[in-house]
Amino acid sequence: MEKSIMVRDVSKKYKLYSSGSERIKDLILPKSYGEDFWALRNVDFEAEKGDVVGFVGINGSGKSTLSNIIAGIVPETSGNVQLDGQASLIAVNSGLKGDLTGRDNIELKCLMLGFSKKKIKQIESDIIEFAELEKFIDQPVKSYSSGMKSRLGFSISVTIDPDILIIDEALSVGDKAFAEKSLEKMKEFKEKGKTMIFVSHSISQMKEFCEKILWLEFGMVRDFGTVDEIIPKYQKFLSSYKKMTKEEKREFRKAADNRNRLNN
Ligand SMILES: Nc1ncnc2c1ncn2[C@@H]1O[C@H](COP(=O)(O)OP(=O)(O)OP(=O)(O)O)[C@@H](O)[C@H]1O
Repeated sequence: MEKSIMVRDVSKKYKLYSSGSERIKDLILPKSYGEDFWALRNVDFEAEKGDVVGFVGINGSGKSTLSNIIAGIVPETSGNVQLDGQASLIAVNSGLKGDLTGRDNIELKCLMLGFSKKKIKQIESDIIEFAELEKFIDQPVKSYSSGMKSRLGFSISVTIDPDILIIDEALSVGDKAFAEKSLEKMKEFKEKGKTMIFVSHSISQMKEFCEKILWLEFGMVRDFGTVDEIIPKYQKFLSSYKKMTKEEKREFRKAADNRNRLNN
């Protein structure tokens, strides 16, 4: 099988600051300020061409960070990512410039991907139509509702026809009719044999759509396998996690953070 996404030993460190002044001191003084926080630790993961992989995990487990790293939007701290082809990320607000109009955002994104002016003119009307933004397309994006921004982002990303499509919770914003239309579009992509990553808290969407699941927990891979194998385990974990008291959840997180500090 042809590999489409290869994530090798990827870690991502953020700095956490207790105040704005600590952040500034860290920038300008030689001494290091703030606390290191590892959003991802030693993540290994591969997708074959045509795989549809769902990322699951409780809040803060690193799903968006990994999606952004694969899409090339956020740099990894260590490790590396290799892709076979062009990836495009769909996320709420991702990559849209608020001061520009919807139409200018379409042009900008397409120019950055190396499309000619002629090609952009050809696909522009498809993007606007799919996004249902006809009247608003020449208004600045900062005046759009979150649903409108998400529709525009989704429409650009699917119309430019990338090899790898990464969808991060984009369907959770906006109305049901658009979410259904988007799911249809994603099914078309799946039929065309594109590689896709799908980040969602909706287990039913995961089951409907994905073949494989990567389960992240506090920045580490807890499990990876087929939907049938991983989803029942994840659901079992979720129901016991939800029953934990606040204190137990804190302890659970603390134990992971300690492992995190020891491992790095
Ligand atoms: N720019 C940043 N600076 C500092 N910490 C960050 C930054 N971005 C993410 N984090 C932290 O990294 C961790 C992983 O975040 P991420 O958004 O990837 O998780 P997630 O699994 O997508 O969460 P959710 O399901 O809530 O969207 C979180 O603890 C988050 O607070």
